[in-house]
Amino acid sequence: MTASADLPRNTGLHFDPAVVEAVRVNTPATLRRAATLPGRRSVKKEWQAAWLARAVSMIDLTTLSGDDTPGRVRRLCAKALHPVRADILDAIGLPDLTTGAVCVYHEMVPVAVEAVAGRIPVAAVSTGFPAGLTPFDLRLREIERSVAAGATEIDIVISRRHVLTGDWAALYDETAQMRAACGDAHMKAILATGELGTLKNVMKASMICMMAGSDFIKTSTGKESVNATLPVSLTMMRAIRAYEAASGFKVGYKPAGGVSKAKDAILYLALLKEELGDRWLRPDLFRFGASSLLGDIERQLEHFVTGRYSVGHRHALG
Ligand SMILES: O=C[C@H](O)COP(=O)(O)O
Repeated sequence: MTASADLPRNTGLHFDPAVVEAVRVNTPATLRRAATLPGRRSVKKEWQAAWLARAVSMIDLTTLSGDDTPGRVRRLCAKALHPVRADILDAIGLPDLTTGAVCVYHEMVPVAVEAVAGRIPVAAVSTGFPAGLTPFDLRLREIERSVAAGATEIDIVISRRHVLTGDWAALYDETAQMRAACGDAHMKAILATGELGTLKNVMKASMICMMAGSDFIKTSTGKESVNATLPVSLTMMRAIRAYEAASGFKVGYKPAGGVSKAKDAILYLALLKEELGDRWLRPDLFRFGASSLLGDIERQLEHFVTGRYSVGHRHALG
């Protein structure tokens, strides 16, 4: 994920409480629209494998467990570099397909960096993941240590209490300091949306994190009881659109946690295309944070090349 001519890095905006005050979310309409998403229109058959391959290229293949070992991380990295059987990749004409990145705890960064050998980025969850309740100075040091160890993407967690108490200035300051600690590494701000109470809070927190310079906004750690959902995704994508209108910067989106089926991946991509447009359908502006999605996509691609494909979605993408 590097800044390019058509994608200048988000440098943020000054804190402006008026932006937060102006946030409006029509929750019933958002829920209604999300509910209509599964089951409209058809993906054209000739496009299905291409869309699943696209989804693979945008996965942050993740292991975030207390019992992670170097061996497990090496296997994860091997899978990220060869995500689908070679004969299937040859059949769909994408022999060099990889996932977007691997995502690991700080302690596993050196192992992952060595294993991927520069072919794909290593993302680290830093800042006291998943609760983000370690001392603030240690959270900043953790970011610096992860970057020094070779992570080029840092997934930070926000302090949920700043959202729940409406302390938007504190959320802005905290996020801006984390962004500064990232240096050249790109920062994904995890909102832990399942703990923020309302879609309005999700929208406000999204705006603040983008104003503070986040390169991506991400739904969840995967450890909350509710992780990525379509209504939350709709809300965060609309925040990204509003932020682009205000600042000119395109910010990336990462749904994470519980996205494990190929048909769900298709739904997210359909929503992304409709809400933000084709430019977001690339790894520099979209990622799935997922540990098991790749397995289902691989099965569907296998069925596709053997003529037994049936992912069960009905969205038009191509
Ligand atoms: O950010 C990634 C998530 O922790 C992965 O969650 P998952 O194991 O439910 O796919």
